[in-house]
Amino acid sequence: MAPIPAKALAALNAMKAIGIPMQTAKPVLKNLLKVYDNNWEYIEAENYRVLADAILDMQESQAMEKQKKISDDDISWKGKEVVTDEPEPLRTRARTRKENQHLASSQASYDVAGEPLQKKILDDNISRKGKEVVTDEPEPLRARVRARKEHHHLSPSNVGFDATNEPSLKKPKLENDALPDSHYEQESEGLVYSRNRRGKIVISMLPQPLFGEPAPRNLSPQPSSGQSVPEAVLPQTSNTSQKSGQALAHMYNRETRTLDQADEVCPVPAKTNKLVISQKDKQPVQEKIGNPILLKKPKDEPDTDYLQKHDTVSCSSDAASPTEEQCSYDSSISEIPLRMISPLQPLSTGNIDPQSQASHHHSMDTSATLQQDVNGSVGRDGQTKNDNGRLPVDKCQKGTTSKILSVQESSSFNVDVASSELGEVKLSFSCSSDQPDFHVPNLETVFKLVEDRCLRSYRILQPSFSLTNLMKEMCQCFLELGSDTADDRQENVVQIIPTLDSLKKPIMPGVYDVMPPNNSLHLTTHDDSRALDKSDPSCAHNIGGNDQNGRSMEMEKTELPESAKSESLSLVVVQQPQNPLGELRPLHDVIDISKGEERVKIPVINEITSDKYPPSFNYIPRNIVYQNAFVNFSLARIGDEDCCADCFNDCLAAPLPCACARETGGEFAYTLDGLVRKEFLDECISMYHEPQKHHKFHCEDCPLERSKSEGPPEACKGHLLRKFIKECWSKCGCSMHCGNRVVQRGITRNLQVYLTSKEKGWGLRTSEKLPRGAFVCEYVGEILTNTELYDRTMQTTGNAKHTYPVLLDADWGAEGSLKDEEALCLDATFYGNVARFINHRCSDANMIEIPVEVETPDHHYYHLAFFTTRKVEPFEELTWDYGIDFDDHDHPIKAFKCRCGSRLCRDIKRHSQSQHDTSLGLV
Ligand SMILES: C[S@@+](CC[C@H](N)C(=O)[O-])C[C@H]1O[C@@H](n2cnc3c(N)ncnc32)[C@H](O)[C@@H]1O
Repeated sequence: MAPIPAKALAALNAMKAIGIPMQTAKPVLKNLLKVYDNNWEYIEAENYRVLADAILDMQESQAMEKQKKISDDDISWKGKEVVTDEPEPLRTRARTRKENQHLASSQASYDVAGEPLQKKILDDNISRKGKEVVTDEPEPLRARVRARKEHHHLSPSNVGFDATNEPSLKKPKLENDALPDSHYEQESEGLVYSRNRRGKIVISMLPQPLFGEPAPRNLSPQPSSGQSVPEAVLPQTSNTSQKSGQALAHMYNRETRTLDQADEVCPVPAKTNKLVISQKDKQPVQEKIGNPILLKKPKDEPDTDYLQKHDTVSCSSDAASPTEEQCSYDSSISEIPLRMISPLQPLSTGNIDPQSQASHHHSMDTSATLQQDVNGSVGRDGQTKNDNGRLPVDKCQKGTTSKILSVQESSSFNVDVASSELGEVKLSFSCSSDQPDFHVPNLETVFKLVEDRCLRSYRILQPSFSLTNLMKEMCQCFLELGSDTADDRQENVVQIIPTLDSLKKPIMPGVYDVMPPNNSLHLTTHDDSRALDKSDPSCAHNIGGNDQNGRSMEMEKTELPESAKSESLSLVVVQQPQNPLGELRPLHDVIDISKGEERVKIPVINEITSDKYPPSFNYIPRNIVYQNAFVNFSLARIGDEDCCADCFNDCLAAPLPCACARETGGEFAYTLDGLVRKEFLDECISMYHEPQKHHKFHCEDCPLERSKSEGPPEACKGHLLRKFIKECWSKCGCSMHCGNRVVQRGITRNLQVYLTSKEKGWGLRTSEKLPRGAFVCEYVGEILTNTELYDRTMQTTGNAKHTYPVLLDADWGAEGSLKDEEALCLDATFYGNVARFINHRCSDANMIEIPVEVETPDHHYYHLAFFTTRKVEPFEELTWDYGIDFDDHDHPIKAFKCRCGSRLCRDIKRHSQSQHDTSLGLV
């Protein structure tokens, strides 16, 4: 067997790392290589995102196909069908493509020989397949290619795939398949999913206790006066889905049990807005009953005795005209009703007029569903819509008030919320399809698809992400917010971070909720969704400690029951903090400190203590001018000699280096693998190790010295003239995937901010193996003039600790005398990225900072990018040499006592001196 090429192996390994077996990934990779003409750039981009997408698409299609097959087999009554080979999602995508074709086709793609690539591929396919325009490429891949192409056409500035060289493939011939209608109800972890003939889908969600047993109030709603509600006896079981459904289970059980017995289909009165399909009879009953909403298929529950005795719904077996009159409903034992309002009603929360409640009490009990489908075609029987096409706000059962809320997201998707004051809440999603051939997919498959999409589209990178948990979270948030008093909500609450169960599971153990100093942390539990406060001794304990600045702080954490911890959800509610400059200090998201600003999530890991967290700052992925710094990004300033306007696609793949390689001696600084070339890196490293060998220049009028306003400026202490990397930019003709664009694509490696064990505070580490010369991140912060930095430092001396600011002085020597606004530095103290956590290591740090020119041809402003100086193992700390002169006591930023641990530590002298002084009693 031929060995797998290294690139292919890397791709397969990357897939393996996210749980995709090699044998699954291999054929897809092969296909992709074919589609992309063996251009690895696309495949490797974004950690093989295209490949992962294609595999997921393939799996999705297979699952759909399987489901469709099951459906087909299941429906014994189906008539003649026109079935295509192509699975449903593909057909749907093809339709979308058809609609968007003008976009895709408006982009000409050419191969190296200048032949339109799109045409070439099509021709190839046509010749292979005869007249029919069909490609060998699996549909999902083509869809993905097109989607990317369209995306880029619409937003060319996006970092993504090159729109100019991707094959755009003609859409396959579409066929309508006329699947018979089917009615399914599925349940998964408290979610009920159903669909009617016209494609209306209803997903109902039972609020799910997230940890421990549900609160008693949810288990057995108390009867309001005049009511006699038998107490529901529900089984105590460890099954999550059973537990989670208990809040409303009595209602469902009651109804479904009856319907089981009746073995019929009928509309169910107002409380559930559902219609039940008989388990035994899978007749297409909706043919007979119009357009009802379906109720989940009942599950046998152990508490059947109770339900059998107390069921109050009975349905006529004649489903020909399923009006509420055909069902009798015993109002005398009805539970507290849930209100379901029309999705078209405005988003509101309110109490129902008691008079209206009283007067409509009876009709409420016997009324039919309140839910309206998205087309307004289903309403409460006998009820007319108001002028807006909305269902009138309905009345509530006497003695109860119900909160009602509805969110209309779009014309085809609705979220309905029904709640009673007893804390029962029902959230339903409904959506409609106008596809005549719509069939009901398996709920598990739907979840899988959504999860896959979330993983792909929303930068949720945890493969353990689960939609069910997301929905649980939604329920929980609803309950949390619904339980807060208005005052609670407004008082000093700056941010609420729901930490999803699944996302909370750290990549490494020890991810803690992180928050800034002097704020209160409240963790709430599902069964008591109050934000727990300090004054409640039953639920809080002090885990206070000292913050970074030595100030004492307190946090209150809820003691969660052991059983609850694994499934707990936490909301972190904090007081709005202020930094020394009076600016807002946001809370960190421990799942991703970048708050989604980077292409990868960067978690915060604390494996050491529970009372420390990184100092608060505003995460920014790119530098921002603070005030006076002169940073001029303009196309007009880039001469033709400073860009490669004639280049195409990937400059590194071109036979000759383009103009952009001139800065680095006619050879690009990067290799085809995106690493800094060895010779270039060696030279940069040697500059740091042996600065005396390299040119150091001394300004006549040093902006740094000048910025120190006190006294006459001192003589320049010298600046190292450093080597620059120049990347291609907007004025260049190449694509965003050009190998000479590395830093501008941002962080792609998996990094973690973590608490170091060596008294250096927080640090940065990689969670993956890094090769030598790999780009890690750039130092991002506020762009300040040196005067601004000096002033800032003076203002905050003694109080706030600055991170170590960096001078952008790499080319000062070539610039002559610099004006104040041209002599710049970066300060990441208040605004910065992960680089602000990189600790110093003397001399043998595993990263080096290299100046990178991207947007500006002059070198007043540039990017400072960190590259590895050697291979770095997973979970090794990433360090760089700040270049500190530990003997320079005049430096505006006081040097710290170095604990880098390097045998080359430049602070060792000082250490030994201080030890010596101590032993002599001098200090
Ligand atoms: C850019 S910050 C690095 C992140 C910092 N450790 C934190 O917790 O935010 C620089 C500060 O980290 C600390 N630090 C960095 N390297 C260190 C070292 N080798 N030894 C001791 N402290 C260090 C010093 O307090 C320094 O002022």
